[in-house]
Amino acid sequence: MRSYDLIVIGAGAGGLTVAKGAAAFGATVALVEKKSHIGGDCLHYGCIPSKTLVELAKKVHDIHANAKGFGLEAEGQLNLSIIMEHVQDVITHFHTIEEDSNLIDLGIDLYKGHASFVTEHQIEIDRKQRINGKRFVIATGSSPIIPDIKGIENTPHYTNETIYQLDKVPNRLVVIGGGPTNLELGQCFARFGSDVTILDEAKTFLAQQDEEIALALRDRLTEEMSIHTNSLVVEIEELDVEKKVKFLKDGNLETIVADEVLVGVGRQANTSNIGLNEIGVQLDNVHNVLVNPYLQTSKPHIYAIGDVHGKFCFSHAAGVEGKVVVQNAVLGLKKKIRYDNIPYTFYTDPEIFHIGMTEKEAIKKYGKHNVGVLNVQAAEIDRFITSGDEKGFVKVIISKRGKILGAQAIGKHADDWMQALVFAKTKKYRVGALSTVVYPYPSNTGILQAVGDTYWRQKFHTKWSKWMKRYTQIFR
Ligand SMILES: Cc1cc2nc3c(=O)[nH]c(=O)nc-3n(C[C@H](O)[C@H](O)[C@H](O)COP(=O)(O)OP(=O)(O)OC[C@H]3O[C@@H](n4cnc5c(N)ncnc54)[C@H](O)[C@@H]3O)c2cc1C
Ligand SMILES: NC(=O)c1ccc[n+]([C@@H]2O[C@H](COP(=O)([O-])OP(=O)(O)OC[C@H]3O[C@@H](n4cnc5c(N)ncnc54)[C@H](O)[C@@H]3O)[C@@H](O)[C@H]2O)c1
Repeated sequence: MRSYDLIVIGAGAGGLTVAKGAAAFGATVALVEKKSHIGGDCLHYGCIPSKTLVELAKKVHDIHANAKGFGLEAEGQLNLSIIMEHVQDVITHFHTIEEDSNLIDLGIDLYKGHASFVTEHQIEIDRKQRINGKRFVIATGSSPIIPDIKGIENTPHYTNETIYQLDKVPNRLVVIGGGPTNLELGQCFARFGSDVTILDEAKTFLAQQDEEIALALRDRLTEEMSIHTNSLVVEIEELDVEKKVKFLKDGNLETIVADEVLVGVGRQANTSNIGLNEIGVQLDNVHNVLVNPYLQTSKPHIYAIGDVHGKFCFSHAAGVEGKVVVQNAVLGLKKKIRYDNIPYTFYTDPEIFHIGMTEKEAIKKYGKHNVGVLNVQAAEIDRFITSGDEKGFVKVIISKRGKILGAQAIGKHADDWMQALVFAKTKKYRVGALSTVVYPYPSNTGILQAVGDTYWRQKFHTKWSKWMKRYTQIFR
């Protein structure tokens, strides 16, 4: 029976990073993937297809939104099959880069089949083959939750995994769940021509986000689709080809008719049927793997990364966690994972960007008097005006001494123009440093220069104004 220094279960964003990193340091590595393809959710049902669809939907939207203004006519029926073929082409493109043979070339033994633990140091693949490992990484990801709604099992519906099978734009699309998955996908279909209604049971729209950002996004998205919060779907029923969706809105029963239904109410960690209970790896009350800051499970030689522990469900977070685990499990270091410098973006149009603490979280932790907020509107920045994207803003949350505690932004391509702040925060530069670098003119990133300038201006006008005046007078 083969024995390895490290056995990685799941060849997605997290698992691939660990396997490659560990092999590069000379460890003997087995990577086990149950699907015929490697790449995980991000490549097949998550980031890649959804961001491709987002970009295609933007193009369609821009044609419709702008044609008339230039005296042009945009006519014809959108062919969804062409769009979906393009999405598949992009997935295939990444497949050719991330081939099985590349892993084998790196010295990784790739096993295809469902892995489950037999003992603390042994796994079984498809109940046929067994391999032993000194250490393990569980990187099995997550799956869409199918909510317990009356009639759902008998009513055809789509999830983020199956939506790409649609070949016709539905006239009416009801979307259950108003998280990032469905906001991105829902907006795409609105742009392809569907009448989209989003139903979310939560009272607050995107409750984890900064209130002003969430409100601004909701206002913008409402221009393209209907969004109902506090709306609990209680029944779905198929009548001929239509679907009747019944929901309780503010306590009243309402009904909406749809041609298609998209469900996206959150993620369930892939922790069942892999023998975790049997070997004593502890899960929390929603079946996520419990990990410590070193990403060790309750069995210290077994690590878990990515969606399977549910702490920070993003591809790049799974990647960073993978690097931490390589250092701990392969090099024997004691590295802790930190999430406060990991940004993320929801790729709606406009995008929203997030890093670190929100204003509310910072005030809760440090008290109102110890927290400052620097606000800059996109409308103050020349480039946003020239491109007609001035409806956006940035909020940077700082300590009294200018330490960057967090930042949130809304605006077109926020993901790109906020990167200088990610660097500054990660490298522990204070917010004033943002105005000490030169940005090309006119760039959207200039908004961060304005953040830095605002900080200094406030300092000169309040705290230091008396001293500055005196200095300037003496110097004259
Ligand atoms: C619609 C959508 C859009 C998203 N967009 C973004 C985005 O834009 N940016 C971003 O950063 N994140 C995005 N995410 C989140 C991102 O996809 C996940 O956080 C990321 O894929 C998690 O990586 P992972 O390695 O934990 O799991 P995965 O990438 O899902 O990999 C898990 C792998 O384990 C395999 N596996 C499971 N069980 C077993 C077993 N028993 N034996 C062997 N193999 C097994 C699976 O087949 C899979 O290949 C999105 C998610 C969704 C749903
Ligand atoms: N751009 C990105 O990086 C991106 C995009 C999509 C997803 N993701 C990742 O995937 C994770 C999951 O996102 P998601 O949107 O699938 O889930 P989510 O948990 O973020 O949102 C689910 C939403 O569904 C609602 N809901 C739950 N049960 C419901 C019910 N029965 N009826 C109506 N509404 C219900 C919840 O109130 C919530 O608003 C995210 O947290 C993020 O980490 C990232």
